[in-house]
Amino acid sequence: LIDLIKTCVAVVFQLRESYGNVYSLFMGSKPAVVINGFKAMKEAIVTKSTDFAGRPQDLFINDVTQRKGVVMADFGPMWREHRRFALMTLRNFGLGKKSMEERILEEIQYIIETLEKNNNTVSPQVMFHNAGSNIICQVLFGTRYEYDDETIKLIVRCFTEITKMINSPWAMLYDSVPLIRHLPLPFNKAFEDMEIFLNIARHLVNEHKRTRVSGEPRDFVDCYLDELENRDDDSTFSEEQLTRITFDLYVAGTDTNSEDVIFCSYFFDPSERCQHEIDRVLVGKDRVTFEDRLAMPYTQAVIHEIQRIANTVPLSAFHCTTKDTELMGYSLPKGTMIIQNLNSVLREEGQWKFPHEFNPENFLNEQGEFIKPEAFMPFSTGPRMCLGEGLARMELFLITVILLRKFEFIWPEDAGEPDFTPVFGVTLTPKPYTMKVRLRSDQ
Ligand code: HEM
Repeated sequence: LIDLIKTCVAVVFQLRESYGNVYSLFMGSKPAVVINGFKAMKEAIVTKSTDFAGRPQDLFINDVTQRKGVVMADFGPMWREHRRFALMTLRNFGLGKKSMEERILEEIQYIIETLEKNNNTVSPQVMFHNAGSNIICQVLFGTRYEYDDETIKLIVRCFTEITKMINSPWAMLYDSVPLIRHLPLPFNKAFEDMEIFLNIARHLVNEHKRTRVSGEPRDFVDCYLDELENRDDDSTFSEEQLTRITFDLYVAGTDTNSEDVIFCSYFFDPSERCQHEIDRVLVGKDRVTFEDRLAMPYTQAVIHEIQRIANTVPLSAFHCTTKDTELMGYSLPKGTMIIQNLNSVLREEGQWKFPHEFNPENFLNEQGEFIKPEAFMPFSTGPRMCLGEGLARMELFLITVILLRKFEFIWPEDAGEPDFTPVFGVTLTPKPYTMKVRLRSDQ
């Protein structure tokens, strides 16, 4: 399966060499147009933004998500209202007394405890996956789970299996041969897993309904219930939509988390230079804040460069044209499936000083100040751009700085060369690996 997906992604990348920045291909039986390079991406996703802001509605994933939530919802009032609400709520002021930053800092304490306990080796992927999952659970449900909690294990199992199935040949078969959709075939597992997740979410929502105080939200679910109270009956807000949006935010917020990728970078040289910068800026301070990033241009550049190279969501989420439109002189009818090749922009010659190598200088000007080129779009761009960018940025910065300040991460001598071959899913992640960890001697 991984080989099949890997081949598809590789083919999308290579076809650009032969066919240019805009070309079409068939995904199973469905035609799609692939957009490559900054110029074409900007014309489509930014300049003609709403023309390209739909989502395909006739895929396996749409039946699994029932065209609800926000990620796969089509361009229209339901998507627009929920996107606006989620963005507002994820900004600090929407989440009650405890700020987003505090929620992240609390979870980092658990990471530190785990690292101190295991004062030897650690599997960054497992640990950071759990931490990412807990941060989003804190935001959504105001609760965190022990790393071996049965509920969290069940949630993770469900969504891992759903994403696996969405990327499998079974999904392609489901899309191409409608007649088989009611047969008892393996793709039904994704519908069952979705139901299990929704039942957990329904249970948590009911608990919130029992314990909430109207107008004093503790978390995302409370904010949504407040909103529901104030809306008319014909609004797009509903309890069903609440459970769907929690699924979307949970999946989008956990699977894309690239903290683990940061650890790959420790084999590149800059971690020591980051540590010097961090030590200098934080001298005499107990606590790191997100604000401190403004005084850490090099660390910021390293984090951004890791994201550029790691490129965790290489083909974004599929878009769809909302009306007949044009791109770079080609006519595209309404309903055309659109694939954004983000990788082609993140490594495009002419956009980067060092497009093909890992080099934080890509984000530094001659004065050593942090700059963000327009072609930096791992979160995509335009009206459908990732709505968790703020949360992801904060997590990446705080986790990197706090851990680098306290620990050294060492590749075990007996483990051979690190294998950077990425594993393809909806996202790209490095192959599983373990590292040695020890407290920094000078801390
Ligand atoms: C490093 C971490 C992340 C990366 C690289 C990433 C990347 C992306 C990308 C490429 C898209 C598709 C945008 C498009 O279709 O044009 C997306 C969509 C989305 N992401 Fe993220 N994401 C990250 C973290 C998060 C987090 C933490 C959350 C949740 C809080 C989140 C929530 C969403 C949602 C809800 C959408 C759908 C937006 C819409 O359709 O309007 N993401 N993300």
